[in-house]
This record gives sequence, structure tokens and C-alpha cells, in this order.
Amino acid sequence: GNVTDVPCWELYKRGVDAYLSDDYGGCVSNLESAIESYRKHAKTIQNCRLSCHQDAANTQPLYQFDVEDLLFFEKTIKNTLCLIQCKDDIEFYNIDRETVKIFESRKPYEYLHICYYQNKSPQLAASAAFTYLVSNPNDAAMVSNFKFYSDQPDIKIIEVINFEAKDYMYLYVHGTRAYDEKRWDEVIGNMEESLLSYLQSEDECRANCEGPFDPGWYPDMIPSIANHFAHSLRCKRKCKEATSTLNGEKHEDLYPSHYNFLQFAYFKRGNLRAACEAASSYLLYFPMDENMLYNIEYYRKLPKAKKEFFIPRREAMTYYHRDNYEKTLLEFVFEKFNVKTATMKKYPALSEPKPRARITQEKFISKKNCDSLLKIAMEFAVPGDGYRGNQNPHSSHEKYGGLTLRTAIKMMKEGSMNKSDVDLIVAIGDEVKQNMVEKFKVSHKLHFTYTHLVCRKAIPGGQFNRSDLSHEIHADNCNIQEDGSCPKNWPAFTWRDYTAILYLNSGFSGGELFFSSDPRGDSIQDVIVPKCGSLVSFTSGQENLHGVKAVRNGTRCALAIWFTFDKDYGEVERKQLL
Ligand SMILES: O=C(O)CCC(=O)C(=O)O
Ligand SMILES: [Fe+2]
Repeated sequence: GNVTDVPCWELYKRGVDAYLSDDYGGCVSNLESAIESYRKHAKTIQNCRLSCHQDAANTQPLYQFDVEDLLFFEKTIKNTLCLIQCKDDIEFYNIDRETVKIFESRKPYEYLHICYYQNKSPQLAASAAFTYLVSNPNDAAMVSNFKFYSDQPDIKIIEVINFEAKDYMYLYVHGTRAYDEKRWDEVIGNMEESLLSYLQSEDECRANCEGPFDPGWYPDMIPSIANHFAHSLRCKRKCKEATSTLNGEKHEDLYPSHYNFLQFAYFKRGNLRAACEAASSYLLYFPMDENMLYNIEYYRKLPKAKKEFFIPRREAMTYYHRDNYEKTLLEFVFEKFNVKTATMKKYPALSEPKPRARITQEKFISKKNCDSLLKIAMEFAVPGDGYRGNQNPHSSHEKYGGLTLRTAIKMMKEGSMNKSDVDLIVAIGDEVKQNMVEKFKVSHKLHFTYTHLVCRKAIPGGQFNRSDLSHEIHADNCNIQEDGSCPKNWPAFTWRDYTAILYLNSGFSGGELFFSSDPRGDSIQDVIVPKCGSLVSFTSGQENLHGVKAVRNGTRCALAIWFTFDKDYGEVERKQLL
């Protein structure tokens, strides 16, 4: 089909399916189209978001004074109108975060390089592997693939390219080369252009962070704005790191370093004002840099120097202040703000006795019920459904299909799912809860908070030496840190108190649930091999760090249910059923 009418995720899926069925030509054409389609579409959305921001900021306010942040909301409404218009003008669909993640992490190249190679295009295969490595430099399997390509006599290593390189990456490299060769006009041309392109790329990346957000509950207006904003800000802050990477190498000072090259080149070309402005811009970022302080002193003493030359450039100033403000704000968010505080109520004081941290029971449900739930999962699981927040456990070697109770009820209301199927999920949930209350001697009122039927399916492919996990080590209600601390803040599901995982099948390899006493998995405590009817129940905190080993073959399904003491986080959908 035409690139413009098939969405990128569909093309990606077709490409991967083609790869799985050894159709390498189909794999190449679909994945190439997928990448092109994503690029085009992402660009369009980015442009809409960026230009609507700009337009809204530039219109005449409806009133001459700003009162109680009304101007902010006026701009937001105008911005929205502009986005709606943009959406009508082009065929606008939102790319969901999972899709963005797939493409931005260069996942298609993980398949594409194999398909190129099988298709007798080894040079392209090497470039695809390289492109993947630029974004995933620690991927051991790809490192060895790339080494394999590098050792092939018919592959020219100097012709290996990064398919995803941005303009500024070339411009910057040309600029530094011109600098080494003292071609000052070229330094100026390349570096000025690179600067613009760099800022544009970072802004485009940031625009990707302004997508939809599902907080999973129904907050008041202000908390909901705050949550969405905090979520988006966290995402935007990652762009700086992504754009400061040239061919896999991190250049922490990539943006400010432009001003260093520029100040010297401008000086050499006799443009003192531009040299001073660039030097002052650099100094904003590195105020103690001795060389630059020395240069400034030198420029200052020149007879032609004027005081007003020593003002940082506008874009440098804007970028600098945005960077600092955002950094400070995000630190504040991490320290003080979480979904809890956003609801403006206190966490109930609980001194719940938790006699045993975790228990495993066998044959909790019958084979018949396992099979019924499996059937529902197979039929209705939606790729990615239910993986919100940053709990996304996607491994490129597995497909995740999920069905949340919310989606199930929606499907039932639309008539695509039987009521008896929803009833079964609900009834089994009730049994799990009852059991939880008894086994853990829970005396406070316990509420369901989230129900998730989920399958992880191994993607066959002997080429991969998997070292990753199906689900990295985590705690269910806090954010485990390398140092072992586990702050209870956003984006963790901080209100979760108890977790139950009911397994539905065996007949796959790998996929063991394991508990670990440390975040690196150095000391594994329990390993549970899932099978139909096994129920693992545990408290959701740091005392129960756990993960899932890679599913190497076959499909692993489970019904996961979380409980909370906090009625405000109760599973609304369940109540609607009553
Ligand atoms: O499926 C499992 O065994 C565990 C899944 C899990 O830890 C989670 O979803 O938080
Ligand atoms: Fe978990």
C-alpha cells in the first residue's frame, strides 16, 4: 500500500511478520516504509505542535491585563484551536507512546539489518546495525552483529552510515573539520546552521512529549493539569541527552560548544561583536571556563570593543533559562510532587500486620477456568493495553498483549465481548481478593485497583542471544533506585498495597517470576515457574522486588490484580458493573 495511508505501526507489524515468516523482501519493504511513514507523520505532528505554540504565543490577548493566569488559559485554548485546525488540514492521528518508543529506540533496525543481509545487501545491513547501535550502544547482540559485518570483506566500513542522523550531526562534524583546517567562514556557516538544526531537533523531540496521558483515575482539574505537565516534562528532559549524542558518543556540551567554535571563527574573520556575543553565550554555560574568561578579557581590551558586545545571544539565553528552570522544577516534582499529593489528601495511616510477605498457592483455579481466561486473552488482548506510565516492560523479543478490565467492559458495551467473559474475570478476581484478605489477615477494607489479563509472546529468532528480562526488576508501588532506596512517588503506582498474579498456562520456556533482595538481581530469592492455577500473592512494596525472566519460546499468560487500601484509587470500572 501507499506509505501515506497505512499507519506506521501497521507497516512495522507487517515488516516484523514478514521477518518471522522468512520473507526478507517483504520485511525490507515494509520496515523501510514504516520508518519513512513514522518520520513523515512524526514530523507533521511535531510541526503542528511547534507552530501552534508559536501562533498562540503571538496572537493579541483578548484582554489588556493578565489576571489569575487567564492569559495562560487563553493561550492554551488558542493553541488547542490551532491543533484542531492542523488536525483537519492533514490526516492527523496520534501516534501512541508505545509506537513512538519503538521507532525512537530504532527497533525496526533490529530486524531490518537481518533482512538486508538475507536480501544480499550487506552494506545496508551494516548501516542498519550501526543505526541501531547509535541509540542502543550497550546492546551486546548488536555489538557482535556489527563486528561480524565489519569483518566481512565486501563491506566498506567508511561507507557505513547512520540512517537516522540529523542535519546538525553532519554540520557539526563539518564545522569542527573546517575549524581544524582554519577555514573560518566555513566554521561560521556550518556551526550557525548546526545550532539552528540542533535546537530544532531538540524541539521536535520535545514536541513528541506532548501526547495523550492516561493518569488511570479521575483527578480534579488542577491536579490533572499538573500530572500531565509533570509527565510531559519528564519526557522532554530526556531529549537533551538524545540530541547530544553524535554517532553513539555522548557530547554533554554539544550545544554550548558551538559558541566556542563560533567565537574564535568570528574573531578570526574580524567580526568582534559576534565573537564577543558567542563568547558570552558560552560563558553562560561554563562561567568558570578559564580559556573563555581569558578570551573575554582579551576582547574587552581591544580598542573596538564596546560594552554591549558582551551580552549572550538571545537563543542561548532562552535555552539556558529554560534548561535551568525545568531542571529545578523537575527536581521539585521528584521531591515533593506525586500523584498522592496531587489529590490533596493524606495517605491513610496503616499499621497493617503483614505476616508473610509472599505466598504461592497451586491449583487456585481449575483447568477449565484457566482455559476460559486464556481464550479471552487470545481473542481480545490488545497490544500494549494496560502498560501505562513507565512500567512498560517491552522487550523487542516479546509481544505483549493485554486486556484491562476497563477495556473488557468497553468491549462488552460495544457488543464485541460476552458478558459471561467479563463476569468470569470479575468472579475470579473476587476469589483472589477473598483469599488475599484471609491469607494476609487483612483487617482494613481492601479495594481492587487494577485488573490486567496479560500475555507475553516470544518472537522466534535464533539470531538473538537474549540477555534481557521480560520484565525488569521492580517494586509494584515505588521506584526502585540503584542504591536500593525506593521512593514512593510518581510515576510508580504508589497506592498499590497488595499484588496477586494468577498464572494461566505452562508450555512456554523461560518466563519464571523471581524475587530478588536487590535491584540488580544479584541475590535471587524465590523462582516461581508459572503453571495453570498457580497464584502468587505478595505485598506491593520494596520488600518484594521482582521480575520476569525472558520468555524464550511460546506464550505466557497471567491475570494480574492489584489491591489498595485507598478507596479513592478503587477500580472505577468494577463499581460501574454493580
Ligand atoms: O507476570 C508476572 O509474573 C509479574 C508481572 C509483574 O511483575 C507486573 O506486572 O508488575
Ligand atoms: Fe510487578
